[in-house]
Amino acid sequence: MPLTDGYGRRINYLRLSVTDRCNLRCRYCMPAAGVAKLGHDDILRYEELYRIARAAVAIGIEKIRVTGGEPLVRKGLVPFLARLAALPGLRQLVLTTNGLLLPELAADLRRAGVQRLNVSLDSLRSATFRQIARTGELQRVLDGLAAAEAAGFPPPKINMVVMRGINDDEVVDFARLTLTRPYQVRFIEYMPATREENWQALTVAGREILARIGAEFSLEPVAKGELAGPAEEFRIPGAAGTIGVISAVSGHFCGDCNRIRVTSTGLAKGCLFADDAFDLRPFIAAEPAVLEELLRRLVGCKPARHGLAPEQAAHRPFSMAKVGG
Ligand SMILES: Nc1nc2c(ncn2[C@@H]2O[C@H](COP(=O)(O)OP(=O)(O)OP(=O)(O)O)[C@@H](O)[C@H]2O)c(=O)[nH]1
Ligand SMILES: C[S@@+](CC[C@H](N)C(=O)[O-])C[C@H]1O[C@@H](n2cnc3c(N)ncnc32)[C@H](O)[C@@H]1O
Ligand code: SF4
Ligand code: SF4
Repeated sequence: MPLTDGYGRRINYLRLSVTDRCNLRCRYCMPAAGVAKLGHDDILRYEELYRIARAAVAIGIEKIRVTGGEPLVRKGLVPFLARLAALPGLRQLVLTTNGLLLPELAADLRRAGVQRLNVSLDSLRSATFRQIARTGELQRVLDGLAAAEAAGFPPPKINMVVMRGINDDEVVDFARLTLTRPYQVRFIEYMPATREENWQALTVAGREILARIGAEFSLEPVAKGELAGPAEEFRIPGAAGTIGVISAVSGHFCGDCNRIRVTSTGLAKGCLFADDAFDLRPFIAAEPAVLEELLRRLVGCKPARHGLAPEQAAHRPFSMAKVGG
């Protein structure tokens, strides 16, 4: 039976975070000093993450997105992914990464059964890339995209968090990429997860992003896939790729929300911006039915929407790296 929440929304997507660590320090995601490091005992073992994933699939989850922090920095990830890929009933295993380690890992990820990659890339200029990520090399991400293609992955979705005065002048350049590359380039409204001072000045509304691209190119709407995420999709006629807009703050898409989250410490969240979470850890060793029931309850308690509004943010500040984005 399909899994539905209290608002009749079909819930079929789990975002599973395998680590809070990262090899970048993106300014929209964490403070310059990074997030307080958790000890190895705080992070769930792979066997524990597997049990949670299995319970989720047993109650009706069909798509798992592995995320982080940076998922590729966790040792032993590839065999874990291969186990997830083999879960009966799971239709899609996908992963979100900053791309830095794809040159080494893309082929192994593909062999393990990962079906698709989303790669975060906020600038096509080295200096701006550094300004946002605070460390790392743009060229590594570009090499990572090439490695993913060579490994046989379908064209990735490219996630660009648009920030006014920082990289918003690259929106048209990113859209232009889709003319020749089969990527789905997604423009994401900057979300005030950390409640950075004056965050409203950074967020560029999805409407404005589309208007800027629309001043240069015409855009036609594209129908969304069945297990699709939150992006509204378009294509420049004749282009190889497509354009997506994730209006996380303004035209929120919560009415179509299809997901739950579990963090690398075993906290299950019904909403990205929910302050409360269920701690699954004490129940992981119990009968599978116990975890299944807890996850069903989490789905039953999902809020209708986040509490963000253009003029205010009501949540406690958090790092996306700790929750998985
Ligand atoms: N507000 C909000 N933002 C989300 C949610 N899910 C993902 N995002 C944001 O959307 C952006 C892209 O996330 P991805 O990890 O690529 O996942 P996705 O958009 O669900 O991916 P697809 O399933 O491939 O469409 C990130 O900035 C996420 O933080 C959500 O449920 N609510
Ligand atoms: C938390 S990251 C984890 C996966 C991986 N490290 C990466 O960056 O792709 C998941 C997604 O969240 C996005 N994200 C993080 N903080 C954000 C913010 N404040 N607003 C919008 N998107 C954000 C990132 O750009 C990335 O696409
Ligand atoms: S957005 Fe991803 S790559 Fe950037 S700091 Fe957060 S977890 Fe790391
Ligand atoms: S903000 Fe919360 S309710 Fe809205 S789409 Fe994201 S997880 Fe779902």
